[in-house]
Amino acid sequence: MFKASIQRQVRLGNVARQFSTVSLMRNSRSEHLAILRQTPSQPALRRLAPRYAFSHLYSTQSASAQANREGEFAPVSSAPVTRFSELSRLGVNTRLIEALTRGMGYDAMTEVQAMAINPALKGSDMVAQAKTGTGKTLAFLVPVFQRVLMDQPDLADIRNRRRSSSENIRAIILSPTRELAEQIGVEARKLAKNTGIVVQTAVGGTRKREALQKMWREGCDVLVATPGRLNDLLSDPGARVAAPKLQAFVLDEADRMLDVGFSDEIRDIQNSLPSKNEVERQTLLFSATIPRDVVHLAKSMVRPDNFQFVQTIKEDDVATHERVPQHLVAVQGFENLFPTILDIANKAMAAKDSELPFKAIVFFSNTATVQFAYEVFRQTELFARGSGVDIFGIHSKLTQSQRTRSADYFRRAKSAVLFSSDVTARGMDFPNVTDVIQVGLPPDRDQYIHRVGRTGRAGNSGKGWLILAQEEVPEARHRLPGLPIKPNETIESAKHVLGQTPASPDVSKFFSQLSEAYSRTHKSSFRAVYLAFLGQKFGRYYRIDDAVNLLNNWCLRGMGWTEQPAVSPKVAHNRNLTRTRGVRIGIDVDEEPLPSRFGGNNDFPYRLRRGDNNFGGRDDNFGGRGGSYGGRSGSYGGRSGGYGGRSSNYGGRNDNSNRGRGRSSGNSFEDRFSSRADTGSRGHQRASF
Ligand SMILES: Nc1ncnc2c1ncn2[C@@H]1O[C@H](COP(=O)(O)OP(=O)(O)OP(=O)(O)O)[C@@H](O)[C@H]1O
Repeated sequence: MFKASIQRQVRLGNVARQFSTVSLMRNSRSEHLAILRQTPSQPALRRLAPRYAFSHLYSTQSASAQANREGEFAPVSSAPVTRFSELSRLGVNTRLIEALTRGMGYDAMTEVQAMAINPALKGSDMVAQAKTGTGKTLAFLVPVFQRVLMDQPDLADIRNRRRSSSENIRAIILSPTRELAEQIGVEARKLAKNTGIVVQTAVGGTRKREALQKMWREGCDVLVATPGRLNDLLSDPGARVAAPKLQAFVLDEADRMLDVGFSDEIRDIQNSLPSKNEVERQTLLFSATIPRDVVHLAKSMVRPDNFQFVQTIKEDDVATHERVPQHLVAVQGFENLFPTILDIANKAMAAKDSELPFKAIVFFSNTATVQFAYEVFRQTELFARGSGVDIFGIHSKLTQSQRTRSADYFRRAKSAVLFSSDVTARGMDFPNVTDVIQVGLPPDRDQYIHRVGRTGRAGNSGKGWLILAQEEVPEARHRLPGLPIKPNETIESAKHVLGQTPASPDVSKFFSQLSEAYSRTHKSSFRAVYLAFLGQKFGRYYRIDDAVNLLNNWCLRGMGWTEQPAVSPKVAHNRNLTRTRGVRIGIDVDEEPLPSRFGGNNDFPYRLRRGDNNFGGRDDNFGGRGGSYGGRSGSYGGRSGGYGGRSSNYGGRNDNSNRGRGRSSGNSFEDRFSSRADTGSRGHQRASF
């Protein structure tokens, strides 16, 4: 044991030395490259922290002391800081340290925090990639707040809070969804609590005027916003919102922010900000996934001669947590999808050994199915009012106040199910989510990873479920390589063939409860589901004919409809469905009123708007993204080609392997991080199921 301890100390000493080397990389480009060539291997640096833990990873002092004894490296202060209480060594203001340690109760930094905060405090731009739920928010908030305080030291005093102005914002943090922006805002306000820094949030879907009046009244030093609203504010002279001395610019979920859906807005925002030549600002990009195809965009954001790539995901590591077992349940047909959800929930609720009460997010890839599922499940016994399990729905077609309410209630609920589109897939930190259930093909590997990441956060355990029709499995294998997804055969409702195989009492109960619920749900809800499924992204291994067949069986066999929903001639023409077998072309006349129940508040806002064919069904709050699948899917081929050069900013892998891309590897900007940044489809990895 003693020997092991010594070995550990030595190792940590080496790690600390490497960290200090890395932190030197703020020099000129040539010095930077020279250092890069000397930088020791990356694996040791990655050992800076344990694989993933919030426990104290090692004592900085002991590492430094050990290193000093060995005379290996110079000053004690060059060792990285890994506890929040020690941040004063890097000059961090004591008010911030107090907020972190006393107010928020944090002690040891997580791996990404230790690796990002140290260099970011020295002013480096940064692209950082770490698994979901590992504390990236604080990893950027701490350096941003410190930078604001360095720029305006008087803001350390809470009495100076009133001096801020909305026309002199010092830091901007952008997030792709409104809920995530609000969540970051809450965290940022906790950090600002003992200081004069004023944090404001500006998100779409809320009253612009009210938000502006608040900003004018209270001022704003740090603004957390969604791109659309920020752009709107910056381009409106009457809004009196400006950032002429901007010190820090952060993109959370950076890969999404650099994706096509936001690129125009981000470009416009950047054009409204002061030139980097005139006002030196720090740019920080954070995400759990950084595919290759956003690398050139990231390049335009950071200073090539002064940036760090921080990555805590090991090269051959899975991008999801080891602690989250991921089950694939292949169902007989779409009519088995909902019974399988009930079955999984029922088992989880009955489990005696679980530490936490059942709390699940059920993800669908379109809003129509979220609404339909909510309508149906709320009528089942398991989730009925008074059952002890609350049920909520959230998607982008709700009003912002309904979205906020669903998110808040779910956050506070002990045992609950949230039916959700991808508006909550990224970044949302709902406490104690025990299960993430994904129904149907996830749009891509990254989205799968982010969704799974809603469980197993901050050291908790969790379970991931992927429920697919058998026909979808080959496509899922193609889309989800290299992830620890294992087939699960234990869910009886998945295998039951309606009217053919005998069913256990439980399975019969699930099917009959759902059948009852379907019959009480308005037909237009399922019609919207039908159209949305036909509008999803198909692939080489899953074609539209498969979907039509599965959907027709769902409504004819599973719901007892006499004919499948009609697809209007216009939509059929636009979508090239006129010759697809099983598609009924026509117009359904629907005289019943649309349902008006959502969240029990009689104001469910979902309406199919005129001309809204519900195709392009992705609902992740990204305006103008409806048609972006094509663009994105086009990049799969490129991404699956594998990895280019391996030289990384943390050195050690400049092996010129240049696989699959025909690009030269070396010390170019891209090589320094992009070769390691690919979490997308991995050509050399296979699916595990
Ligand atoms: N040093 C720490 N010690 C203990 N808990 C922490 C620490 N840092 C963050 N947390 C907690 O971990 C949880 C996840 O943090 P956060 O939301 O920042 O993760 P993330 O990496 O941004 O996740 P995602 O990739 O999903 O956006 C939060 O509940 C946060 O309070």
